[in-house]
Amino acid sequence: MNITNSGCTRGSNPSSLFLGTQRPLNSMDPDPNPNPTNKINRDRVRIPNAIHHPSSYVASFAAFAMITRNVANDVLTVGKELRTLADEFIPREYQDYYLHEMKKLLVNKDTEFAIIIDEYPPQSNSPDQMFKAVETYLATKVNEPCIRKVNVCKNKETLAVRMNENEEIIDEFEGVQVKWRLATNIEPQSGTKRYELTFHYRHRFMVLESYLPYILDRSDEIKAGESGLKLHMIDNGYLEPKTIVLNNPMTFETLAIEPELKKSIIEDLNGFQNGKEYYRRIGKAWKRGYLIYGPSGTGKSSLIASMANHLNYDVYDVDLTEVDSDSQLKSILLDMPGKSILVFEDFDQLQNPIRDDKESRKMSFSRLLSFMDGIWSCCEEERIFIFTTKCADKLDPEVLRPGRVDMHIQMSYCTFSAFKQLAFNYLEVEEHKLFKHIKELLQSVNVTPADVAGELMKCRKDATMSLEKLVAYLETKTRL
Ligand SMILES: Nc1ncnc2c1ncn2[C@@H]1O[C@H](COP(=O)(O)OP(=O)(O)OP(=O)(O)O)[C@@H](O)[C@H]1O
Repeated sequence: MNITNSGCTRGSNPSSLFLGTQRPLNSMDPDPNPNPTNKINRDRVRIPNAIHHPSSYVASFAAFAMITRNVANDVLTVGKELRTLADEFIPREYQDYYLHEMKKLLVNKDTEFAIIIDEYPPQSNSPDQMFKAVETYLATKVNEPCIRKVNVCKNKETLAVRMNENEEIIDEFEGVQVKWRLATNIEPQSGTKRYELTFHYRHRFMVLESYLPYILDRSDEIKAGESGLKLHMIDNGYLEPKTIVLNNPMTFETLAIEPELKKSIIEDLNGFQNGKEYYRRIGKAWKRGYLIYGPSGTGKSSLIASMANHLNYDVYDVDLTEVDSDSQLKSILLDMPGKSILVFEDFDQLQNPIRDDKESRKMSFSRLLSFMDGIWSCCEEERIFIFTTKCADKLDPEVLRPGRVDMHIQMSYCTFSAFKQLAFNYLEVEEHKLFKHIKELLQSVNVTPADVAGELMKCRKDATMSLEKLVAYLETKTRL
């Protein structure tokens, strides 16, 4: 069965009902090879994807569902409404053909429906809202680690876990089974992605009216951090009751650092997380401190996000310049729940507070640590604290002694293995003829992973061109 979309434009809202086709669009010839003996017929409806706001989407689904319901009501009589619909959308010369095929579709109880959701709506450069919602929703359904891939370059706002092409996921909603398949789109934007949702035709109302709106709501919930991590801020010296979701999709899988360093950090975190009994036995508070140091752009914040995602802990960002008194700090520390990461960024700024009347009330770093030493035992358990700095050499070693700060992590300029991870993240390439030259260049210049990531993002659809740009950038650096 083929229904074409030619003539399906109506006023200023041409996409309120857009019937797709398995044959090229605008081809209005009747199917030369109809196959009436096929048990399963498949029909495809393209979701109206020029609409971006979720609520408009729901409205659009509702409108679409109403039209579909009207069509279905007419199955028995094949009457007025179907004819009206055809009058409105289909050029006169093709109406009989359309009505004939529509009738066949609606009475055939074995018909399968496929709804197509494209990554990019026609003539648009912004990803489709529904597509993003589906991606977020399906991420929670993909359990196999081997098909999990986190794409950091595409969209930093969401945890974009992708299925492999042609992979299928069966989902169940209100007792109805539906099937999702990821395909590559050939139109409207070649090479972009599309999801195909297939289900039995008798479930079309449930899918349009309940299942798809449910996915929109569900993806909002997922993004709002129902199970996600939160970033808590300190305002005026007190913990803000409101939190923002930590939408940093960085994980150890995508973090570009030396593999041995990565391994040792993960082992340390796992040891801490599973160490409840151990800490109890030795009579110490269940806490661990990390110092992360390195130049700007080497990935200190990315490492913190990876740690938070790995442990599934919320992050508390503590700006000590906002803390004016010991009692304020005490209440902040006591208010923070267990399973949390406290981050003191650029803490070296606190080393030598300026001694005027106002500043002298601010916390100095060593005072902070002594203060924390005394308060830990009354705090919630299972907490990590992280100090970051761009220059660790200025710090007093006494302040950073083991027991206070257990692990020192140096974030370095981009090495070749870090580059390979970035090339995989951003371009999905594991090997390339330019890699050898890039390796040599990286040995002679200091560039941060952030610099390399910035270059790789410039031309992400063409790996060779992107790597050539990186080579040119590195060569310029070597001449400086
Ligand atoms: N090691 C890394 N692995 C993967 N991506 C990285 C890495 N380092 C930097 N990036 C990329 O560069 C961006 C900036 O890095 P990030 O903010 O983590 O660096 P930073 O060391 O915390 O910088 P600053 O000291 O200025 O806060 C990140 O969002 C990420 O996209």
